Amino acid sequence: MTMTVEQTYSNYINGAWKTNAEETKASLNPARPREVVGYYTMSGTRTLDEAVEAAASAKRNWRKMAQPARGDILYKAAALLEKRIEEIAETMTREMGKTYPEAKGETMRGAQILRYYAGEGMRQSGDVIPSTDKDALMFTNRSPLGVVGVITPWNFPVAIPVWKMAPALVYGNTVVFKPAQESAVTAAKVVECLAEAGLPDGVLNFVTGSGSVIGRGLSEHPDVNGITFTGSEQVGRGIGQAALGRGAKYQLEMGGKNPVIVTEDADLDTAVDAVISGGLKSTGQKCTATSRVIIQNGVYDTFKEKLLAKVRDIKVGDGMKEDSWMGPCASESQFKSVTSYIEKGKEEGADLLCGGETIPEEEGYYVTPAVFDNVEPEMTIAREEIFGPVLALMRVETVEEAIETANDTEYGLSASIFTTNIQEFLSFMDDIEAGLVRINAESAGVELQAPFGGMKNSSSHSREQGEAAKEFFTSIKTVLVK
Ligand SMILES: NC(=O)C1=CN([C@@H]2O[C@H](COP(=O)(O)OP(=O)(O)OC[C@H]3O[C@@H](n4cnc5c(N)ncnc54)[C@H](OP(=O)(O)O)[C@@H]3O)[C@@H](O)[C@H]2O)C=CC1
Ligand SMILES: O=C(O)CCC(=O)C(=O)O
Repeated sequence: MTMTVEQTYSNYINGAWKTNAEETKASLNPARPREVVGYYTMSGTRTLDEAVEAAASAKRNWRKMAQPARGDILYKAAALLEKRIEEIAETMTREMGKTYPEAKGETMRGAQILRYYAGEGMRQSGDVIPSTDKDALMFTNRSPLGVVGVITPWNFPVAIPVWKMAPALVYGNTVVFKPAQESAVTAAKVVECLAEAGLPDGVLNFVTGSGSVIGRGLSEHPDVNGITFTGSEQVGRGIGQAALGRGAKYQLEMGGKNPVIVTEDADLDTAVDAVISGGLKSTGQKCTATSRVIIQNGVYDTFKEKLLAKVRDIKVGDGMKEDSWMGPCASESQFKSVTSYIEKGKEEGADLLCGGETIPEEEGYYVTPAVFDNVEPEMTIAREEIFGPVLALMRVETVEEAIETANDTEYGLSASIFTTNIQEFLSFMDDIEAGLVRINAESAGVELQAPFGGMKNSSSHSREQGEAAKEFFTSIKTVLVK
């Protein structure tokens, strides 16, 4: 039984769902590409202007509201999201393909993120700092940025928008949210929960449409004071430049080419399970997904055999089916991109040990998990973010060489090592160029209360989530009273 009713979503502006005067587009199920999940609006810049204007008009009153009162609204939104967990998770699975248990887990995580930031409403917002003047009191306080533009991808359609919007809102900003087209219907349901929780008119505005019109328009809009983005590096750079050019604050979370090192001191069974989970859950479509597996020579063949035995058993299918472990790629363009990387891997001389099989596109954008052997550092599949179920195995002699190979990338989001040797763990922690450093744990999966972000080209050197969110979504005022 499906709970997702095929509905048309318009934009949510100034506290109302607009009647649709603009063209709509169907959001399709990647498991059955002819099946429509719902419709969303292809908005134009006039609609965007209306949304930004609503957010700008609402920002003073929202900023003036007591922070705990803003937090209370987020608590209500968490309860509403949780109440609709099954329906929203099903929409997510049908819209972008991840399995239903993963979609449910993500929706639950959305509720937990909302509660975490709701709690922020009651936490301190500044510090008292000793002044050199004995008669003065000096302290910091925080102000919201104003209007924040939120531009999100399709791979975490609930968690990413929520981990950007919840802190933006609780710290007193108003929001214009532009979701990815591939997950616009799921995003609309998240907005419904926030709206129903009682946000005043104009505090949250939702505008769907293409990235090149609405996303770009948001990043260039003179009345948008901050932009937070997750997605591809190329788009992120453009957004960063547009924001910098007009003096707006920005934060970018972009790609990864995340390595996992397996040393001769590793527990191989644990490492195999972590590589499978980190590399192939969500069909490898996570910026933290394991992409390169760098293995010390002494355990290379044993690790490879153990990995292959389990990868060959993975059941690929419609994410709504109970026995599917991995769903399809999220869209036709992801499917085409992943399959072309697999072809490139073969052309450049890597050995495809298993997977990479497809079925006719009209029957679903399925690709079975692919494992490549003998991958060399200069090959395309060792360098570019694939964002699909593809693992590249690379052989090294020493742990030093493993760390050097792991760092041989323009990205630096997440990196893991599997070892029981404390010296290896210490060298890895010190020398690895990554924002998320994981020891005996998979590369993917982030905790909502911890800072998240990468080094090098993975991020704009900022962090989001946890305490770090406050740094982005507020400005510090240093106050001296005498
Ligand atoms: N770091 C991550 O978590 C993610 C990384 N990626 C990487 O990006 C690749 C392509 O995925 P894709 O979905 O196209 O990612 P994009 O970076 O194109 O999309 C992310 C968001 O940005 C919007 N956008 C697109 N163009 C612009 C623009 N010019 N200005 C402002 N916003 C814009 C998109 O809108 P629209 O709805 O039109 O797409 C979407 O909302 C993936 O294969 C993967 O490698 C993708 C998603 C997440
Ligand atoms: O690994 C995770 O849970 C989050 C990954 C992520 O943020 C992303 O893929 O965009």
